[in-house]
Amino acid sequence: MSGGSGRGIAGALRCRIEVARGDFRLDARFEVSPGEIVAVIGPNGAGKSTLLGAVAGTLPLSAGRVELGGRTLSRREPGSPTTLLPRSARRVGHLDQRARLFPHLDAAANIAFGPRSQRVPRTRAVRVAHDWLERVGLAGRGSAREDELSGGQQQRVAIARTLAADPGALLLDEPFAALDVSSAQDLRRLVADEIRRLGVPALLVTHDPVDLIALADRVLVLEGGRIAQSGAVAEVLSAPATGFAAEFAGRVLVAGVASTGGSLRLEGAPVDRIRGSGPLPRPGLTAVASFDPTAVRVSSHGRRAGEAPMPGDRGDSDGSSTVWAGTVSALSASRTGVRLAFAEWPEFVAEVPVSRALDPEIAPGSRVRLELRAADVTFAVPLPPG
Ligand SMILES: Nc1ncnc2c1ncn2[C@@H]1O[C@H](COP(=O)(O)OP(=O)(O)OP(=O)(O)O)[C@@H](O)[C@H]1O
Repeated sequence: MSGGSGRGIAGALRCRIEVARGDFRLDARFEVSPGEIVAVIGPNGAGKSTLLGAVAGTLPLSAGRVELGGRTLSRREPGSPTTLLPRSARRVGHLDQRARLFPHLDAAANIAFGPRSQRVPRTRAVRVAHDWLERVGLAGRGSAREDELSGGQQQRVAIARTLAADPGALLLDEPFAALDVSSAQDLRRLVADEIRRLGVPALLVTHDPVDLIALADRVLVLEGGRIAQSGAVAEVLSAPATGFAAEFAGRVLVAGVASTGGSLRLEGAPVDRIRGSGPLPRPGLTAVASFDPTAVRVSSHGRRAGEAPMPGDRGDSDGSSTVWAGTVSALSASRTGVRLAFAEWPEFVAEVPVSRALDPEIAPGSRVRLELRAADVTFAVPLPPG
């Protein structure tokens, strides 16, 4: 039995989705298990809202199928009748940034709305609403209306209202983005606990790394309407395969070609190859390496640009690290320190603490020794397009 009106229909969400919107094409296949939270991240315009709309059934499929617990919610395939179950039968719950409570109803009536529209008798629906109020930390506030509740409290009611309607799947579209840090933290825990307790599959669109870390089991990286990378959260954040995923994870990404001996061959860089760990494809195939820019060891080279070369200038890569020389071209502020850019390698960035950036030895124009340990570099293989 679920925690809503008691007609739980938990099962896996299986999607094969093609949607055309003007020139834009979304083409994605994925599955979400009962009780699993899968985050969807991607740059603006990547198709995240389109994906949610297609799963919810509010945007028509050009082709494909959305299946929940073995029931087909929508389908459009050659040779098969086009299917779109009515909204009430799809049972897909939705939460976004704004609570959007019914202003003319109090909190309890907002929560009872779903069970009531599923013909649950009034006394039972009221009991369900009060159980949910207690579960979301609002016991005794059932008669409060929207304008008597804080933003965090309204979102608690919205969570209760969505879950009390006994959804078979949940779509979460940045539901914590408008909340203060402490309310967001509480509500993340509440939502995660309820999703796992009820065993509903959930898709979470977010731009916030904390949502991934605190909530999600897996992540899909959506770019240009396609899934560019997918995997466990820790795996994608520690070995991102695309520039967007790397930026999201706070890592620097460099592209190259797989080489022998656990290294990536680079073009247009002051080092021939970079050492690292993780999966590499067959030698000769495209792969990427990423690293935390604070892991780069920046030390004084002791000489100005243009002076005679020394070992390391050309780039040495032994089994445990890659060492080369670079000319600092610019300093810029980051959230946690100061980023250094280099004249010889525009893709590459190192980061040092603010106090370290005061050192004249790393001022723009300085020649510095750079070292990156193989243990701090992870490889990944981007999914081929199409
Ligand atoms: N109403 C529309 N009509 C036609 N094309 C649209 C419409 N809405 C969005 N698109 C196109 O669909 C693509 C995907 O948009 P979508 O809103 O799904 O992206 P998103 O990843 O959710 O972006 P954001 O992070 O900015 O919300 C966009 O490139 C846009 O050009």
